[in-house]
Amino acid sequence: MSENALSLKGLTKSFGPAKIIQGVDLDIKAGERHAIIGPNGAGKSTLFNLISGLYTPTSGSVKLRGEEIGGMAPFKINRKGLSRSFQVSNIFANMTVRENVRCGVLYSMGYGYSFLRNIGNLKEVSEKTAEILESVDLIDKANLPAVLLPYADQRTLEIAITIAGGADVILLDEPTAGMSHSETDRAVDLITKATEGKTLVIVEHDMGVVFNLADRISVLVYGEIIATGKPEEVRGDPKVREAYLGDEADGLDEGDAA
Ligand SMILES: Nc1ncnc2c1ncn2[C@@H]1O[C@H](COP(=O)(O)OP(=O)(O)OP(=O)(O)O)[C@@H](O)[C@H]1O
Repeated sequence: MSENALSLKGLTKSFGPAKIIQGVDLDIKAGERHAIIGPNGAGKSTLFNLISGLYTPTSGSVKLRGEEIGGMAPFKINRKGLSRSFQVSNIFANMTVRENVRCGVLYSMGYGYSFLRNIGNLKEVSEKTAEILESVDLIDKANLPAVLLPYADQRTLEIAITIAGGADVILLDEPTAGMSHSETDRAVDLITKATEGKTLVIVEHDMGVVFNLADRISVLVYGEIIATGKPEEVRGDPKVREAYLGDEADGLDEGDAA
C-alpha cells in the first residue's frame, strides 16, 4: 500500500506540437489538502483531465494509491475512488437537490443509474443523502428543483455530488469561481467539513481560499511544477513571486488576512 493517494511521475501531455504538461512529478499524501495554483493557461485543468482520465498522458504515469490509472476510462477511475467536479456545473437541472445527491450516493453503493428500481425506500441511501445535504448546508433546499438554486448553491451542489459518490480522493476545479466573498467563505467551510478524512486536490485562483484550505500547494507554470510546499514556503519562494506578476503576486499575500 502506498501512503500517497496520488503519484504523478514524468507526466507529459502534448496537443500536436504544443507541450502543455511538460514532465510533472508530484506526490499527494493520503488525507492531505493540496492546492494547484498557477497563471491562466499554465495547464491546471489539463492536469486534472489527465488524473481523472479525460485525457490520456502522452508519457509518464499517474498512480492512485500505487495503482497505475493513466489513460484509464474516467468511470473506471471513479470506481477506484477518485471523483472530480467541473468548472461548469454538472447537475441535473430538473431534478431536485435531494435527487441529484441521491444519484451520487446510489452510484457509490453500486446501484448505477438504475432509475427503474424502487429506490425511495432504501433507508441507507436516504440516510447517506441526508447526511451529505446536511454537511453542505443544503438540507433546507433539498426539495427544490436544482435549476432554481442560486448560482453559489448550484456550485455547492456540484461539490456535494462529487463527494456523494463515496470517493476518498476528491478533485475540485475552481469550486468558488464566480462566488461573492461571503459565499466563498461559506464554501470553504463546507469543503473543509465535507472532505474531512479524504484527500483533496483543488485548482483555485482565489489565493484566500488556497491559503485557508491547503496543507500544501504546488505551483504550475507553463506545464511544469516550479514549487511544492507548505503555504508559507510557497508564498515566500522568489520563483513563485516572479511567476505571478502584478496583482496576482499581491494575491499571494491574501492569506495573511485570514
Ligand atoms: N484539448 C486541447 N487541445 C489543444 N490545446 C489545449 C487543449 N486543452 C487545453 N489546451 C491548451 O493547453 C493550455 C493549458 O490549458 P488549461 O486549461 O489546462 O490551463 P489552466 O491552467 O487550467 O488555465 P485557467 O487557469 O485559465 O483555467 C492552454 O493553452 C490551452 O489552450
